[in-house]
Amino acid sequence: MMCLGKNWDPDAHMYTELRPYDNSKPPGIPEKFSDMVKKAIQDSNEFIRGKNDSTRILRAGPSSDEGKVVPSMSPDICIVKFYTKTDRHGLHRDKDESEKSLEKGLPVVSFSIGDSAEFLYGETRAVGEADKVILESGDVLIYGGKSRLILHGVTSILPDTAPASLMEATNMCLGRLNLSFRMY
Ligand SMILES: O=C(O)CCC(=O)C(=O)O
Ligand SMILES: [Fe+2]
Repeated sequence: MMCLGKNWDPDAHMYTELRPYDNSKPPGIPEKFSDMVKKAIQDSNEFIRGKNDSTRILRAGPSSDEGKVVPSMSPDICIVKFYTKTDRHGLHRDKDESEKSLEKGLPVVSFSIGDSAEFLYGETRAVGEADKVILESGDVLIYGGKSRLILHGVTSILPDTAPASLMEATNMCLGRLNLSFRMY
């Protein structure tokens, strides 16, 4: 795991400005990445609006977000994880961001690259009751608004499912890369 923006300590469940192992500030989030996050949020709102009568969409977040289901945000944290074919990530909630960010339901925007993953999400810790989706390379998963504190996790990596074109172009290691952006 590595972080951009702020450093996340998974054991202490907190963010710090400096990384404890070298006392350095993590690299910043490249502007291109922030633009991709904002575009993904915009696209998701347009997608939802297209599927709904816009007068029935609930308000979420500050007034400038009126009519949007997913509030906009400017990410200041990116957690980068690499999964080998045997790695998992147990059911958890992303709840270490600021109270204000969580209250507003500012979304987590998560990009998947490489091998596909079986991703579970639900309201309870009962794995059998959770919903499941396969996240493929290039998928963007967004959870914000009322779903911001949803339980979620990765139960398996599907080996050798990364697109051949990606592997040829990038020469990336076999496995799955996940970049999840948030705003503290
Ligand atoms: O790898 C994923 O898709 C999930 C990552 C995640 O839940 C997290 O970084 O908090
Ligand atoms: Fe998470």
